[in-house]
Amino acid sequence: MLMDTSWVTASAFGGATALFLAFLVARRRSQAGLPYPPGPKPLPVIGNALHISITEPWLTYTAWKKIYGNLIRVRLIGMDFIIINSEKTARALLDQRSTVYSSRPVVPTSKFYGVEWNTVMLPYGPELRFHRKLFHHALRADSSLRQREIYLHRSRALLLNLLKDPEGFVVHIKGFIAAIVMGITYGYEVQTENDPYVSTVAELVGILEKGMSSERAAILSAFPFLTQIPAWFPGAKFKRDALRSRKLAQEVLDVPFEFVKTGIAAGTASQSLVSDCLKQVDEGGDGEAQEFVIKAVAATVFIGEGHHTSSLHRLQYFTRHLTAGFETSSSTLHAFILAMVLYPKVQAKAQAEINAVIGSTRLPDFEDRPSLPYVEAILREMLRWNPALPLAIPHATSTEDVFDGYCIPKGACVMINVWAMSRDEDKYPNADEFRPERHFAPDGSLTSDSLLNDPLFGFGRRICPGRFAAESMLWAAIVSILATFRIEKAKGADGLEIDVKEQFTTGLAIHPVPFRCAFVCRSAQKENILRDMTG
Ligand code: HEM
Repeated sequence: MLMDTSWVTASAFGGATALFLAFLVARRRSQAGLPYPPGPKPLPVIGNALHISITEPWLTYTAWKKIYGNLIRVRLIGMDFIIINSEKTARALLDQRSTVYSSRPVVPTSKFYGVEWNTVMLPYGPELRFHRKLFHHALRADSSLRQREIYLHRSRALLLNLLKDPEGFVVHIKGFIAAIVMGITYGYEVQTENDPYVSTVAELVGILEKGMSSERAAILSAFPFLTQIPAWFPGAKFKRDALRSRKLAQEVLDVPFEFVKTGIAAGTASQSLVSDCLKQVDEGGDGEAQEFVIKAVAATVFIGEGHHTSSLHRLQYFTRHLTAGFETSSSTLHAFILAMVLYPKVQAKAQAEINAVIGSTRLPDFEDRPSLPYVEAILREMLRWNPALPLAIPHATSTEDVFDGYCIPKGACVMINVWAMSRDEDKYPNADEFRPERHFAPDGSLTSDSLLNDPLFGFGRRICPGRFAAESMLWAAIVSILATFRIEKAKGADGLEIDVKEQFTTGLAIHPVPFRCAFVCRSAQKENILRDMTG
């Protein structure tokens, strides 16, 4: 509870009044006299909240594509939402008019909880440009080439974990991503159990998930004085949580950063995003301010993950994406395992390709990648089949715009419906099916579509800066797993196969619903290679 019920009632009344006034204003046509994009008629105060699936809004928006088209306007909590359902429209707006479409919706509680520095939430401006410059420097394509050793090294560790404890595969996948993300960001080796940094991040995210809910944000925005009441005040747990969150956020910023600085001074630091960025510091500039940006950029990559859904999804959506690189990548790998269990013929075809190219006496590495087109097609297909962020991350307009005769209001929250794009039946017939063959041209070569340019990594000036790292680490993991294990349905105590369903969690970043499976080592030779690695 944010406060005693009387506070909440008063707040809710005030909030409702404000929303009603916002609704009256919103009913007007645009200043230019142009209509807004089509969409379902909003109800007073709550707008279209009741029309949208709470748990899977992308399905509602995809269904509306048939009725309203590729550009839809929705009203929610007193705000304009513009839904983009096609890649062509997204490119026309977010890529080609990026001066208008590169900001983010404001999250009023981010400062109160001490995470306003997170790149994902920054509005477009000089600070964001500086963050992006550092990201570009550390994560651009040729940096990802340098990091390949880390991806392979960590993939081998993942194989060993799967061999020793196949049941715990989800934990091992998360450990694999966490180790890579911490390795490329800080050159830090995550401890397999009870890593202090990972524990701090987990506690912080736990508070943020509750604290930055949309309902709480709406109340705190309507009554900002609530943020000033003392922490000891009865019912003010939210204030105590915020103080704790600010302390943890500071630790998340400082502790691993100081680890790198100490390593640099001692000459022991490995190459990492932070050590690279520190080399870029402008000696003549404000050193402290520059260091703060480096800390913020680094902490953005691995701040945590969220699991909750929200009735009014806009604000919690950001809590979920406070984590830039972690949840997206682990969700994608989890879905790969599911696809391999459900589509054994696809798995067998990939393994035949790997056998033919690599044989069985060694494990694959990046030099083999061009010779393994079917594995490449699996990578593309797993990102399409289960887009980890089905609504990407919302953009916001900085000025009013006119497109196709419609007015797009200033400050609108622009949602990219990646799900609709991945289910485009003209481009992907039987789109729900996992079929890597769809990524081959009739002459048998891979299509020219570039994964790095895929809608699932976003658009324009906010496109995912971690996409080079993501596609390389995911490739390293899937090719290593395919080369080593047959992934099968697990058997129950009665010896019968346990059924696995093609089901995903609802919520705004999607994961497969937990399922059991078996990892059977493909040969004694492979098992020996793995066991030799431990020795
Ligand atoms: C499968 C893996 C991944 C997927 C699907 C993914 C997807 C996305 C998407 C859709 C966005 C928003 C783009 C937009 O607003 O138009 C984004 C932003 C971002 N991603 Fe990723 N991402 C992945 C992995 C990573 C990794 C590994 C990192 C870092 C190492 C990373 C760092 C970031 C950052 C910092 C942003 C915020 C950029 C900004 O707001 O300007 N991502 N990502």
